[in-house]
Amino acid sequence: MSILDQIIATKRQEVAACKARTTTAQLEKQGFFARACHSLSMSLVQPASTGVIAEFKRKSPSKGIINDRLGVDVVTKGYVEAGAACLSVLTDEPYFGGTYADFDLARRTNPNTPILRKDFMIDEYQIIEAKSMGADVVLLIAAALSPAEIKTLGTLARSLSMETLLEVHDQEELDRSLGDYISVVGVNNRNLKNFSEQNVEASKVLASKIPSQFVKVSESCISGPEIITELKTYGYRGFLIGESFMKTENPGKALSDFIN
Ligand SMILES: O=P(O)(O)OC[C@@H](O)[C@@H](O)c1c[nH]c2ccccc12
Repeated sequence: MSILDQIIATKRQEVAACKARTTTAQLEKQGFFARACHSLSMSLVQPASTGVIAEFKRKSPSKGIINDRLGVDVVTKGYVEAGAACLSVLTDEPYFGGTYADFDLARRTNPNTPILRKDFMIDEYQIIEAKSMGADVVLLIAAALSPAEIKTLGTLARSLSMETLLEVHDQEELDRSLGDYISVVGVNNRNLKNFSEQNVEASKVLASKIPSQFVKVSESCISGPEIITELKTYGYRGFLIGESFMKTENPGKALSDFIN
């Protein structure tokens, strides 16, 4: 079983437990469900945008603990002050150490910045949950979903005025997953089936295959500012970065050093 298969199996159990605790009717009455969303795609195409989607990530299956010392409020505030175009906050606890409380604190600390709910979305329940948490964007991972599932989840997210970030790693995933329910296309440089890659080759290979109406985001393994400069020449407008910032004592300053 690949790591991704294990994560998805755990996620199915977790979603079943959440459904048993809170109904979607309850979710729709609570939290930020009625809140208007911020647009990731609009934020990325602003001429002055840094394009950086800055992630709060405590640990990962491939790297183990990255940073378990800093709080989500301090880190995300630092990211926004340094010019992040969007925040990404993990809500998967078993594999990435993220929590719903992290997302809530990030939302309350940064009311004016788009936030991506970073999790493995496999069920419509999680889309409704994301909206009630105050998410602006949800992640749809092609490696974990069929085309029909992407359509169902994407259409529901868009009907709730959220945007969708489709994550692909190769051309086959891209070709089978696009649709008008996708807002932004992200190329994950890391292969989620084995967490192997350490470079941004996948983004370079796929750049010209992504139809021009989609804003392009490069995800993972962005280790220095020179990589952003290079990816911009391939047409990328967004850069999803976690570890390079989180491994430092001051992630906001690390972001600032990347873009200045
Ligand atoms: O820490 P990095 O290499 O900068 O990567 C950030 C982000 O792209 C990565 O955390 C990620 C991309 N897709 C995901 C899907 C689930 C969990 C995590 C991810």
